[in-house]
Amino acid sequence: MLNERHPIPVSEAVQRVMAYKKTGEIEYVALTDAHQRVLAEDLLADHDVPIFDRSPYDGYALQSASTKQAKEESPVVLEVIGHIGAGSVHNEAIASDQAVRIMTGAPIPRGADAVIMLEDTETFERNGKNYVSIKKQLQYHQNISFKGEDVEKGTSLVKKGTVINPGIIALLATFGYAKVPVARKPVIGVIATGSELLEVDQLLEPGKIRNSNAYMIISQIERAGAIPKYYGQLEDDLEQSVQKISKVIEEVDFFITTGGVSVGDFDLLPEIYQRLEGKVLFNKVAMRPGSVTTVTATDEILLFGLSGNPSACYVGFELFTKPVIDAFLAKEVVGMKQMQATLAVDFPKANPFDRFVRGVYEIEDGELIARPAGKDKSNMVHSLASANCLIQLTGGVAGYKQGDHVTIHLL
Ligand SMILES: Nc1nc2c(c(=O)[nH]1)N[C@H]1C(S)=C(S)[C@@H](COP(=O)(O)OP(=O)(O)OC[C@H]3O[C@@H](n4cnc5c(N)ncnc54)[C@H](O)[C@@H]3O)O[C@H]1N2
Ligand code: MOO
Ligand SMILES: [Mg+2]
Repeated sequence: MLNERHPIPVSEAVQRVMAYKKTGEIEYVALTDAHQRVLAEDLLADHDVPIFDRSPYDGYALQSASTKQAKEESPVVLEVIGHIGAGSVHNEAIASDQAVRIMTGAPIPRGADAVIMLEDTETFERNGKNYVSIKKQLQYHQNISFKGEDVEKGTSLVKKGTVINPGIIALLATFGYAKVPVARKPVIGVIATGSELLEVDQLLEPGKIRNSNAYMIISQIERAGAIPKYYGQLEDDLEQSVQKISKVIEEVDFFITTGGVSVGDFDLLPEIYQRLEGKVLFNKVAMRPGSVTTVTATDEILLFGLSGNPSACYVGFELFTKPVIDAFLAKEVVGMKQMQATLAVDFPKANPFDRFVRGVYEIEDGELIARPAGKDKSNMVHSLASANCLIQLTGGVAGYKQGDHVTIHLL
């Protein structure tokens, strides 16, 4: 089915897709399931941390003034009136000639204003009483971990939209979040189209290839923090495809097909979109690979028609589907993270379209360097395996030289 196509800039295509973004609901998950989920409410400190003044060392809590005369040759001797580990409290106030043996994490007893480390003391017993001998002076408030010195009550700790990492898990536990409010993960349906496709467990036969796109996209969906729902493969058969796709799109938040979006006789997606009465947001983007990426909106759902060519499929997902997933999760950062890097090689050929080269970035001599991950044709799959970024070569520029600064999109 031949139809006329007008390429639009990548940024315009992203905007058209994002006009249909929607945000998912909040759900509550157990703290042990919250890692890598997106926090759906701001995390506020409802108490100080630490919640009491505590000892940062194993040693003795005492009044610093009582060590004023302490010297190497004439130690000060204090009576040890208690012994507490973390988790215990010494309730009696201590006087100027007294000390409490205290362990790291235990609350400072009333009356004490400093802690001396165990290594700086000697202990002895006389007439059934314990004493500590101190040879050095302590300052007022020396060696105390103060209430609220880590986190003050009322502090905003983590903004909603942040991906939960192990450090955030520690904060959530500190503030008693047995259940954590997170954004619901969108469910993304996936179908691979093409009569040439074999499933992964099938033997190769003439003219056929194994379906790699579906599995690649499923893992891209997972990497983006969403839930893939795989509906298998479809032959290039219009009626069968319309029937299947119109049914399964009701079960998911977004839908991805791979293949069949170009102008070949068996590229059926354009006709399928017509049959579904969808509004085609674009069917040509001024980019390589993935120029034929097509996105269509029906009344209910966005349909991502990604190219059949593996690298075009991969890039189409990262540029257009990932931002919609990020928005659904109400992430603070939407789309791939961008950085500036220095090109390690020349790209002498001018290109009318923006190119997104599968690349590898690394730091060399303190500089962020990007080079191609391998062969870069859009029908190739090998270089995807080692790519950790897409190197953007803006279209309309008369080639790039080694040392030029470019934008890279992190994968
Ligand atoms: N006359 C033109 N021909 C082509 C154009 C064009 O503008 N005019 N565009 C080219 C570009 S650019 C691309 S990209 C591809 C897009 O093709 P489709 O999206 O229609 O995809 P298919 O035709 O179904 O397949 C293309 C290619 O990819 C292989 N494939 C398909 N599905 C999978 C899969 N699940 N796993 C692995 N490989 C897959 C398929 O066998 C084909 O080799 O069109 C160009 N042609
Ligand atoms: O534009 Mo195609 O997507 O080069 O492979
Ligand atoms: Mg085709």
